[in-house]
Amino acid sequence: MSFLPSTRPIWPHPEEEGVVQVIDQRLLPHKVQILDLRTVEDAIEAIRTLTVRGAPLIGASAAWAMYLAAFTSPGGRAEYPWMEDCCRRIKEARPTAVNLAWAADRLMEKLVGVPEGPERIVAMYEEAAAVTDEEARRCRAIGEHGLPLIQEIARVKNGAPVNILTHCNAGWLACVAYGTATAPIYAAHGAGIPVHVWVDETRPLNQGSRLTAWELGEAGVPHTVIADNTGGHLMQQGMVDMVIVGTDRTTGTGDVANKIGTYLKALAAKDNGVPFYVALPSSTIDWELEKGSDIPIEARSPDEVRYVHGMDDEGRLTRVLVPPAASPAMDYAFDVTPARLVTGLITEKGFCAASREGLLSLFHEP
Ligand SMILES: CSC[C@@H](O)[C@@H](O)C(=O)COP(=O)(O)O
Repeated sequence: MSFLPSTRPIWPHPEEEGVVQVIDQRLLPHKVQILDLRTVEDAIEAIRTLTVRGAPLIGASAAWAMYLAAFTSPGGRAEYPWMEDCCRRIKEARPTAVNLAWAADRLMEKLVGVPEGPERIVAMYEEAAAVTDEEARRCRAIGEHGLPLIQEIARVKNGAPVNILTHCNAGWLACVAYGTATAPIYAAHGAGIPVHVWVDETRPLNQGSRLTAWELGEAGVPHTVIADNTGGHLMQQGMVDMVIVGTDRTTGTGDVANKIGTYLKALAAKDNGVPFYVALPSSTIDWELEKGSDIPIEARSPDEVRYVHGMDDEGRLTRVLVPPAASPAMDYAFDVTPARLVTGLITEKGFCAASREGLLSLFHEP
């Protein structure tokens, strides 16, 4: 995977303590802009506005937000009441990706036994760096475990490209490094297997056409951007060999919440006998939930549906209103795909069935 960018979407400022830097994903692919986060509010705002997004990166951002909480705490003491309040506010930034609470709680637990003061700031820094590095390693392992699934199809196709459909952006921008859904794709491409990716544009915020297409293009992976409703037709025509998507929360029973529209792709895949895989790090598993219908689904501003953002011919970032100004709109950000529609889960520990038994064959329930 040597062709992948060494840049990560989040990192501590190399020269200034108490500053975390992120790539502003709202402006990609038209503009690469780096933002400095200095306070917990900065970090919460970055998560809320999708400046940083994607489940594993939301978790890493929550971890760095806890470091900023400690650094900016009164007297630099990182006392419990202050840290607890910051942790609660960070966890409220977005509801669906479980990584947010997982990471914030992990850093809160790290405070136990560390004396108030500078040592707590150091502890928060080290734990945030650990969360970030671990997600990168998990994604790399997901790539290794997903590679055989692509290799098997490539063998049958005898040199013809393997057509993989993906939805939203579950690439390195969303995951610190490699991505979840894209990790097996990068691994296959790196191994010389011909792959071609159908990239769902992923309305309303176009994480597919803006971010996944940009990532794949930078890595030299052949791809084609398609309108969200095209996948079913392509599957009927035999033009999709497999679907790989990410997930923001996976129940202990294997139901998966992912970007709105994922469920429809899973239904179309089932109807056409196309394997539908979900790639995830263990930080995305919510062992406490039995049913996907219990996953909180984020509702965002209707303006995200009403306006389309892009770059005009003069290179200016702009937005245009599409529906009649008076028409109401609704913006659910995620949907749930039941485990019965999922061919299997690709995790950092290996491949398994989308079920409690499957997950327990790889992981211990915490
Ligand atoms: C990166 S793993 C899967 C998901 O986080 C991804 O597919 C997704 O739905 C991201 O949604 P977003 O609203 O952009 O945070």
